[in-house]
Amino acid sequence: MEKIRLATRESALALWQTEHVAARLREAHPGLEVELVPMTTRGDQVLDQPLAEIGGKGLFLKELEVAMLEGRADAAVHSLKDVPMELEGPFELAAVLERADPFDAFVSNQFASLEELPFGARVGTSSLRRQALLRAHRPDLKLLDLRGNVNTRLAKLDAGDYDAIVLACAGLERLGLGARIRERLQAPRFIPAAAQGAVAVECRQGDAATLALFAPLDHESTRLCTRAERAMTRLLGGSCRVPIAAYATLKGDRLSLEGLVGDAKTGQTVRGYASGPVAEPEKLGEQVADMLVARGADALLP
Ligand SMILES: NCc1[nH]cc(CCC(=O)O)c1CC(=O)O
Repeated sequence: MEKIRLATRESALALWQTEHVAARLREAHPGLEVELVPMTTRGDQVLDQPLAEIGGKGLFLKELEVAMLEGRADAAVHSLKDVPMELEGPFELAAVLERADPFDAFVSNQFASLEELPFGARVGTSSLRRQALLRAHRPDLKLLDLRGNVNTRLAKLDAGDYDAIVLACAGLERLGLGARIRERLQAPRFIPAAAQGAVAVECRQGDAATLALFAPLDHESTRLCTRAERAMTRLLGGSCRVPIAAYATLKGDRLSLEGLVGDAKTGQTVRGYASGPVAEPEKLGEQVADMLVARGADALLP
């Protein structure tokens, strides 16, 4: 293959991530021509309705997948967090790149940490997981919706619509906005969404030439951790309708996984933790999912 076309969304973050993949590809295959094919998805256009109601996270993939099926692109670059737990149709993940900071960021112009927020402060996030975790730690906060890309969210904070907002550290850092992070909300207190901070490449299932090109970009430890996180989330019926958090780490030949199911309205949370052999990430995901259900998570699930 002399040339490869990468489908991408048009947001600044998506373009950064795709340029990053392109640079890694050129490095691995000197002489390879890499072209970006930017496109808008329905998920980018519909900003006024809850994502869960207009079709969920798959909305950010559809147009990119159609481009691959029609031969207008060979692969698509995504935040793995936005990729449905079950890829639909004839697609597979060609690579999962090394994960950046997986945690959420507390961003505010006046307050240095979640703890320092005054009683009843206004915090912006539309993520049900972030809402549930914020409620669990600070039941007094006023949680307000906040959609749009990273720069839009920061502009709304700066305009005074919120006292603080919460978004992914990885997105801020990739856009050169790491200085806006006041506090990193780390595990086990604040558990991220499955695969947060990881970039993935999707291609047509069985497309051997494309799979071979991306193989050198795959990061084994990130792939293993995100397999466990995504398996747990999938088994709990994961979608953006329910707050589900999953965070795995790898030490030596053991994978550890922390899971959480919450209620965005009440801040009630159920937690689970287990570790297992590196060879069986899906089994570990299943173990923690079972543990969460045994501890009452099913009452919070649809
Ligand atoms: N939901 C949108 C989204 N998808 C991926 C990221 C950040 C980058 C990443 O997690 O890899 C973001 C923004 C955010 O959650 O603040």
